[in-house]
Amino acid sequence: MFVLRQCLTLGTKSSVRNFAAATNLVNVKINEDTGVVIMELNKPPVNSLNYELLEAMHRTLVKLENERCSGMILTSSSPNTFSAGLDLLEMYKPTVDKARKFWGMLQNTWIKLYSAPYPTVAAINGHSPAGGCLLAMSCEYRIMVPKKKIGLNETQLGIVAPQWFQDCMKNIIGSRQAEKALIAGTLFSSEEAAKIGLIDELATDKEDLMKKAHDFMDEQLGLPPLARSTVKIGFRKDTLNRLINSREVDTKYFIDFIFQPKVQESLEMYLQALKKK
Ligand SMILES: CCCCCCCCCC/C=C/CC(=O)SCCNC(=O)CCNC(=O)[C@H](O)C(C)(C)COP(=O)(O)OP(=O)(O)OC[C@H]1O[C@@H](n2cnc3c(N)ncnc32)[C@H](O)[C@@H]1OP(=O)(O)O
Repeated sequence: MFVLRQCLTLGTKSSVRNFAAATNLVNVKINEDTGVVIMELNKPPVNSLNYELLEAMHRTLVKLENERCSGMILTSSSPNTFSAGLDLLEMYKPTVDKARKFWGMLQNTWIKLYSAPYPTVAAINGHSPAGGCLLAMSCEYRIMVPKKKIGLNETQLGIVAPQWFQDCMKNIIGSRQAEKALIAGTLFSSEEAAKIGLIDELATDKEDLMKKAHDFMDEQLGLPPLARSTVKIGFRKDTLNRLINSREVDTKYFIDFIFQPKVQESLEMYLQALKKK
């Protein structure tokens, strides 16, 4: 039976209340029989990743690991968008302190998600540009509904996908395809993404998406968990360590980059264009 809880707890009823009071940016459903969790991003309209949403995700991921959840399906409550990527307002005219805090939380969240010992599936129920694509790529398996867009489109916006975003893509579709996609800032249709292996499976609709995500999870739950997670971390450790060992440098790149007047101009124009749509 599924029990809906906001911002996860596997603990007592009173701690459920505490977490629910803290945020409703992330809905968490736990299958109490299997220990599989559905984490649903819930920041309308497009799940743009601001500090608060990242913090809610990070807190949930820490809890999942501590409570030894058996698997996690990441999806969103939005009808059209998985995640619109980083919240552009976090990068538009912030203070240095705010930008630093934001970037640190993005790094924390990515490290937790990418290194999660339990199986992770992205059930991509809508568009997934830039940071949204990063979230999906950080899961082990990706299933997507038809006719939506996914990719690292940063170049198109006059910004640059950080090295660890690029590494994630390279690890999935290979160096040549990733280089082409990153230089061009390609947003792939779901169907194109399936062809190049950026996503693993296409679903017909949200119901089929969740069914396929559970099927994948069932397969993974049949494997010895320690062997499974050891192989996973073996594959991911170089990519993880590359960021872990250079977090400060990475943050400095981010800060130096976004405070350039030209970058701020591009962000302003892009934000205006989005509003005018
Ligand atoms: C050595 C060099 C080192 C470099 C160092 C690093 C440099 C910096 C790295 C920065 C990395 C950034 C990664 C990112 O994730 S950037 C974000 C990129 N995201 C996008 O391009 C997506 C933009 N959004 C869309 O394309 C569409 O919104 C959508 C997701 C396709 C959904 O379309 P839909 O029609 O349903 O919705 P609307 O477009 O009408 O949007 C609804 C409202 O939401 C606002 N919105 C949308 N996206 C964002 C966003 N990412 N941030 C903030 N706000 C967003 C939009 O303006 C609408 O607002 P309104 O209702 O007030 O009009």
